[in-house]
Amino acid sequence: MIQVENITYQIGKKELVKALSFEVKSGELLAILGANGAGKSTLMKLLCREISPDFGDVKLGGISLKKYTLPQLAKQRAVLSQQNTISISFIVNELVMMGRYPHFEHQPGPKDYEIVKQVMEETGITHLSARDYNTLSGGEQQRVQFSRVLAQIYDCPDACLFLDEPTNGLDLLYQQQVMELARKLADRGYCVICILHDINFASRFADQILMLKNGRKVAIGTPLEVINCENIHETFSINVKLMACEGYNCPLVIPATIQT
Ligand SMILES: Nc1ncnc2c1ncn2[C@@H]1O[C@H](COP(=O)(O)OP(=O)(O)OP(=O)(O)O)[C@@H](O)[C@H]1O
Repeated sequence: MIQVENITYQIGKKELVKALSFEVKSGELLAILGANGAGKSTLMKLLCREISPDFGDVKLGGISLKKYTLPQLAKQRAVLSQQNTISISFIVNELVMMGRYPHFEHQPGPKDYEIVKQVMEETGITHLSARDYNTLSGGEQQRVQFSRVLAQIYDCPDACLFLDEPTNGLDLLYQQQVMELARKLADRGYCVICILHDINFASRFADQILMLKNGRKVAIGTPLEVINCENIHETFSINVKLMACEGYNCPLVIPATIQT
């Protein structure tokens, strides 16, 4: 479980994240929505301790992030960030094995090899295992990075998984598969926090949605509670139409006119 207690983060006089409080329980998927520059990635960096808040605190399993050593943190949370460029050449299964580095000293053990194999099966990249990472397409690289991150916490089922735009560069089928996998991981007990640009994906897969604007909270709640024309207009400065769709428990969002 992750608890965010009144955090503020500023650079100079600019507040990138302002007075945010919320909680995500184990087994829940939180989607973070907001316009470009709203502060989503900054918030995610605060949640995984890449940076520290100027005010307030973030707790993981009831303990302040500040108290974790780096090896402890590496077993409790894994992060899929947006930039995944690698300058050195790596074979795909070596790269996925990097996710296991926090779990062994010198050489991977049988359990690490087994986890890498299972993760690659689960993410559907087994056929890429012997390929050079740098020769893969952008979408294939994204799925390999997702596998590395999943390998890191595969045997820590109450850990946190942070995904910064995990569907970036993926075709429709793989977007759906990544979101189904994120949902499955939450159902297994992980606490999953995911930055998304697609409101309909957020509604479909998240337990809670946090809508951000200029680092501040516009709304947080279940998709049914927060997905409405007013909140979307405030968050994205765009008018939308909501449409009921059979099989969906939340209306589909369709852009209408751009606010000038
Ligand atoms: N190190 C920094 N110095 C100055 N400004 C920064 C710094 N890091 C981020 N910002 C600014 O903070 C704001 C929030 O950035 P952030 O990357 O968190 O936005 P975001 O919501 O993730 O955007 P996007 O959807 O475009 O990825 C932006 O205006 C950005 O330019």
